[in-house]
Amino acid sequence: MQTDVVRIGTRGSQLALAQAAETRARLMAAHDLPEEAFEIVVIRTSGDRIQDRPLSEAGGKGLFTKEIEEALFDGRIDLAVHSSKDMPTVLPDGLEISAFLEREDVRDVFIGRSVKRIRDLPKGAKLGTSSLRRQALVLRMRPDLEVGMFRGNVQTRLRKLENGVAEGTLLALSGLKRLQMEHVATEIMDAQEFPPALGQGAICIESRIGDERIKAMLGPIHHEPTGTKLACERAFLATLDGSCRTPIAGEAKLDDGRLNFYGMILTPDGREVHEVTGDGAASDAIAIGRDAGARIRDSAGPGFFTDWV
Ligand SMILES: NCc1[nH]cc(CCC(=O)O)c1CC(=O)O
Repeated sequence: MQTDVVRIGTRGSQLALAQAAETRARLMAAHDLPEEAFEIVVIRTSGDRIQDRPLSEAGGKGLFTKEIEEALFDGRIDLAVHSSKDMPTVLPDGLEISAFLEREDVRDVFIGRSVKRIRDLPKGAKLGTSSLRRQALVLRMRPDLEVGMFRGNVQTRLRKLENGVAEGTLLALSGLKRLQMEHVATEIMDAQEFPPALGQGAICIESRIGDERIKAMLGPIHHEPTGTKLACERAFLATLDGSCRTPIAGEAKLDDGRLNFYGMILTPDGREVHEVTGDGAASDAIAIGRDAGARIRDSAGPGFFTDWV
């Protein structure tokens, strides 16, 4: 019987563990299975090990997925739970994203130490983030702020704030909600002014292509509208690929079978901003994302991706 246990691979951060537990709970409910039918296997990734520099410098995407994908290939795990935001647009041959769970709130939040809102920060105040997108968006609003590197899990970051290492930081509301910590947010950022990372708020599940047992398990927990939005967002990203040091933001929304996409690229100082919109039938999600990617590339011009990297 032991061999029937479904092994769920995940990183070991509290957020990752919460996401794995949520996936397990959905699988248990969908298939009327007990907790013992699943085993959560924690895998340490390079992204967890490297704490001293921005991930964009350490090689960017893939740092949170490589070791987990090796475990999928080895058969040590049967499925892997990821934050879609951390997933590269191209997966290794033999693996696929086989399900998306329903997307959480996509917005970012500000956590201020002594003020609640970014606009109330004193001139020149220090803000901690290691996300190039958040850096660019915040400098676009407040060019006077000093943005410094801030890595580590939510608890570490909050401790750094308490110790006065920075006056504030930015995090995904989805992650805080999954940790039942949304009360620490002091300002919820407007998704138009401060667009999220592509894929933010959506948990995805990766598995081996051709593993029919796992595919059948995941079918009932897949959330189709999230899958459609993410297909568009990932197509947009893939079109801009090769530029993982570019701040990129945006979101696909669904409204009655119509898909609306909004995308933005910025220079890291937030001074140059290019925007794009696209819309069409939900069934054309990938084409809408690709087309938006091609148009924003054109409007930014060939120098945009190379001038400041
Ligand atoms: N890079 C870390 C990471 N990957 C996904 C999330 C948020 C959770 C989500 O997107 O659902 C976070 C933390 C954060 O940005 O606050």
